[in-house]
Amino acid sequence: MALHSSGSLSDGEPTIRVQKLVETQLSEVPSQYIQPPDRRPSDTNNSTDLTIPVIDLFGFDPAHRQAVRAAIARESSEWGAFQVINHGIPISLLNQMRTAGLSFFTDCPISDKLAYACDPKSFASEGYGTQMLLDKGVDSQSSVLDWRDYFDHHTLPLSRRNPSNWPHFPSDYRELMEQYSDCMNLLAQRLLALISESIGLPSSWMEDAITGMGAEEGFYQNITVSYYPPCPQPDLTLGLQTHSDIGAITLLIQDNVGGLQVLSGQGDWVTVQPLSPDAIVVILADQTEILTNGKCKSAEHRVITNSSRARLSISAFHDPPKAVKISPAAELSSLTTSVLKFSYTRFQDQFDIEEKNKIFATIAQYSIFNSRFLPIHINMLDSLK
Ligand SMILES: O=C(O)CCC(=O)C(=O)O
Ligand SMILES: [Fe+2]
Repeated sequence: MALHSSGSLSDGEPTIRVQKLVETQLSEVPSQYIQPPDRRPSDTNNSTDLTIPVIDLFGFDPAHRQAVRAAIARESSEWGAFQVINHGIPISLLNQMRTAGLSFFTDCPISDKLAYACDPKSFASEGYGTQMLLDKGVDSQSSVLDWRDYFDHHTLPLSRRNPSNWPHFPSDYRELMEQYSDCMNLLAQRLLALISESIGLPSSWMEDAITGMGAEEGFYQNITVSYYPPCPQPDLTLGLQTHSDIGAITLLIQDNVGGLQVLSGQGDWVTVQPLSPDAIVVILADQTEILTNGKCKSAEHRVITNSSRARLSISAFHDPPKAVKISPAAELSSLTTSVLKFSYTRFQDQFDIEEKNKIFATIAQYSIFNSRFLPIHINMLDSLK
């Protein structure tokens, strides 16, 4: 069941934006946004003592490379998520992106925003939306809605990039997004080189494996600007439900509100503290866990809401092109165990929602049904360990 634009329940897709709902000054959230008890922030373990690690990249200075590699190796296996500083991306660009993203949500009339509405029926459609594709076949518990609106941009490869699909407001939005996309792409490449080295593989190994050796295309990159309006009942809701990212590596910036949480190895939810305006959050994703045969962890994360302040984040997802076959580095089987933990998957198949039952039956050992796009999270990686 989903919210209709009228706000009533229907079998249609949720088209009402959370920001619009909040404007009605509601004191209780509609039932579709209420999480089942075991998923509510108030009923899960929250740790106030832990923080996710911060890694100084020293501007990729070769003199510090060995120490940086060691830190990356440790935190990739322990957390699968960390913040980086001194990463080489100008802080002015990060600030301009936050300002432009926020301006679209707060200064643009709803009618202008709706001109960019994504198609809720089409998978990973570009544009302004509120709920990434809902699977009608799942149980009602799983179809709880996120307290979030977003704008998703198809940014790379260049053949997918069409800035005229992006907001025209503020006036520098499109140009900034192109610049930001290129900078994030470069940072993803540089981080993957460090990750490769940190597990004893040649620098280019991860990037080659993700993009398909020699492929001209490079990463599939999507950039999502997420806007989480204040919520009257933060204990009952989630801005974004628990999930791991489906691709290889996610680079994220946030404002100073806070709300992103990462699940620790001990099962506690740990808030990613807004550190400084130039910190970038690195979240390792499912394909990286597979490629490294489990040496790097795909971090489970979620977003909690609060009652007083809207929150903005910008995620740059770097995924394999659809036809690339992902399998663990053979070299790693001797380094870790005598057997590989995972066999292979083709990234393309994970997108084939209609066919998911067939996929689960035919892709040996590993498949994922990921809540970045779907409302429930079944992390097959966990069940295979
Ligand atoms: O808003 C955030 O901090 C997290 C966003 C996220 O996890 C996602 O879009 O996959
Ligand atoms: Fe995510």
